[in-house]
Amino acid sequence: MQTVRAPATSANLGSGFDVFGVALDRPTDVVRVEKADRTTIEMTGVGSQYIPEDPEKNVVGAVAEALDAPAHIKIDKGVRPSSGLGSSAASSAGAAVALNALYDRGLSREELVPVAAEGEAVVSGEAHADNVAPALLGGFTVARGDAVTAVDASIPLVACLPEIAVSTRDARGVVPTSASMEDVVHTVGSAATLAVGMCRDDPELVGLGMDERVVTPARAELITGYDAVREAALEAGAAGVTVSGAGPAVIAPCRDSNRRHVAAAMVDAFADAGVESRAYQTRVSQGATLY
Ligand SMILES: Nc1ncnc2c1ncn2[C@@H]1O[C@H](COP(=O)(O)OP(=O)(O)O)[C@@H](O)[C@H]1O
Ligand SMILES: N[C@@H](CCOP(=O)(O)O)C(=O)O
Repeated sequence: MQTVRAPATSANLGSGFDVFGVALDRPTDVVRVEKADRTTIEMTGVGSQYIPEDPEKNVVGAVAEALDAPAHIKIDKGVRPSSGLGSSAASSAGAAVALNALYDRGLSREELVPVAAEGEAVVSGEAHADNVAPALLGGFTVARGDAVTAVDASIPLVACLPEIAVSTRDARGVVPTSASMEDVVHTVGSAATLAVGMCRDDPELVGLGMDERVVTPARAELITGYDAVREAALEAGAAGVTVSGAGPAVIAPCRDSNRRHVAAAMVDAFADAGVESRAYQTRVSQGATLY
């Protein structure tokens, strides 16, 4: 048997749509695998009642198939599905690491990225790697085509998850198909600023570099109370605010000393908009870990 704790992740970070991602130290999924003649799946935990156990429909079924590693797979969900916190990626990455160890496949974390991305294709229709890369490698990751780059980082942030479900597939449907040159230049400037901020462990630069004018405003429309939550987080000392992944979670990097205050402000602003939410006081952290 092998057991892996796999982290939530936040993709895009505003300016890095489909490219940037970070691993978070909470929440996490726990994935346990045992060898079997055919793959079976057992789900428990947050939102598990909404996740199919059929290996054709659960992301870990595709991962087991890609590794030719049939197993009984038990997943205890800590990352709520359709959260914008890489719920499906946490399971995919956790299963990839666990099955690679169980069957002694000897693949590196980098080699497991396309394997875990097969799981993402099951739910979003595309094998995008911006969540599975940080879930496997930890820190801040840049997924560009087949190439993935990672740097360690330790930025404090708040991830506030409202009681709204936004499926990644639906949120991909609202992404504009074109952008002006002015917006492209702005996005490149933000993305570069954010990357420098990650390398320097500087939350102010990371927050500044999240600013983006094409995808984020379209996605924010799907999140009741987003503008008020953004304002409240900035007033409470956040260095920046953006939609986490495809939403509905909203993330805000900040100094350690401000994190509690920012978390309370975001939850209160969602409540004022009539939406219950939960704030995770978290930080950029390591990837999936074998027990
Ligand atoms: N092991 C799994 N963990 C989470 N979601 C899964 C899993 N397998 C299949 N799914 C499906 O994936 C969808 C959630 O994925 P996604 O929309 O990408 O959420 P998130 O934004 O949290 O990553 C749900 O429809 C869920 O039923
Ligand atoms: N780049 C993807 C990321 C989706 O992340 P998730 O956590 O919402 O699954 C997108 O923005 O569609």
